[in-house]
Amino acid sequence: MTMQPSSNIKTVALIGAGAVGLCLATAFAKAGWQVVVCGARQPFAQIEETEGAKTHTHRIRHALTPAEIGECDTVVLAVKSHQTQSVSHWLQAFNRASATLLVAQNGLGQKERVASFAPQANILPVIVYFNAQRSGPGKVVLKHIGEHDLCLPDTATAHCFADSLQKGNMRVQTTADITTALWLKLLANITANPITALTGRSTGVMQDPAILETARQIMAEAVKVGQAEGAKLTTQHIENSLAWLQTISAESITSMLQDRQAGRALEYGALTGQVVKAGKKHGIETPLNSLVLSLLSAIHPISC
Ligand SMILES: NC(=O)C1=CN([C@@H]2O[C@H](COP(=O)(O)OP(=O)(O)OC[C@H]3O[C@@H](n4cnc5c(N)ncnc54)[C@H](OP(=O)(O)O)[C@@H]3O)[C@@H](O)[C@H]2O)C=CC1
Ligand SMILES: CC(C)(CO)C(=O)C(=O)O
Repeated sequence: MTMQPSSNIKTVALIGAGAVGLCLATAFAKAGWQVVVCGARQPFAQIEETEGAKTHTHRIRHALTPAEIGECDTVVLAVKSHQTQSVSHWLQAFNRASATLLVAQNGLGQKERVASFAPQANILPVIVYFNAQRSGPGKVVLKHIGEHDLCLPDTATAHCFADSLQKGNMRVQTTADITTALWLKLLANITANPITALTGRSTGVMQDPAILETARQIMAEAVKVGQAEGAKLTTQHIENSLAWLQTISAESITSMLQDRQAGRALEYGALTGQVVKAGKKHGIETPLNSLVLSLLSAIHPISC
């Protein structure tokens, strides 16, 4: 019997085996990649992804140290942005020009955050549009929202990964203007995430007329700041984002509300925090975002 040379099978390393990481790893596994999970705090033998009535399972391998990863040049980083420093030893293991790090984190500053640990690697932000919630170690429930699941920069390298993710049933778009795409997704995350986390309500809260108007005003501040930062945002994007948020099934739980319910630190520094910070830099007032930021930091003061 002839053995398949192992180099024909591509491997993706997953740093952050949570809601989003498990879904992206599943997509790579469906496209024929091997998955190695880096430093999981609660090990599991396989990923179980449930989408509607269907559950897909994929066996994975664990690496307890960077030395155990083996031959691999592709990484999905899906820890919360404020947890990036805590996985720096894994990122440093990929600090080479041949490695690509797909950074699946909401908010802004993906490249800068990761480049401080792996400056030589190719760092690609991945914008995530789906909703996901972990139901146990290695187990995740995926819900699609709108027309696309992921958005990557329009580069030759990114297209290779987009193809695999698409084979793995993700609906992927690419964009030549990643700055605008990141700010556009941010409009949803500086409203739905804090509003659900602060009220303790699922995304159905975004259908409340008074909440909708508040969200519109929070987004309006961010559009001005985003424009000053080079994003080609218009007021129409506000209405598009509000309409998109209405399409999320009402019982969905945002990533920030998941953290609030679990008593974990909240990811606001890379979201609302970035709007307030960039607003100060440009002399643009952001009173609503500053209010939201102060309320979130009163729940849990440490987040970057
Ligand atoms: N969930 C969603 O619907 C969406 C989330 N996003 C974004 O995706 C990113 C990831 O979020 P999400 O998947 O929800 O987050 P989760 O909290 O579900 O997953 C993060 C994972 O990282 C692990 N982790 C954190 N620190 C370490 C460490 N030092 N060593 C090993 N593992 C670690 C956590 O492990 P442990 O459980 O042990 O803490 C957890 O499994 C965020 O930026 C979020 O905003 C974007 C769109 C949708
Ligand atoms: C769009 C949304 C709200 C989907 O869950 C999200 O990005 C998040 O939960 O962080």
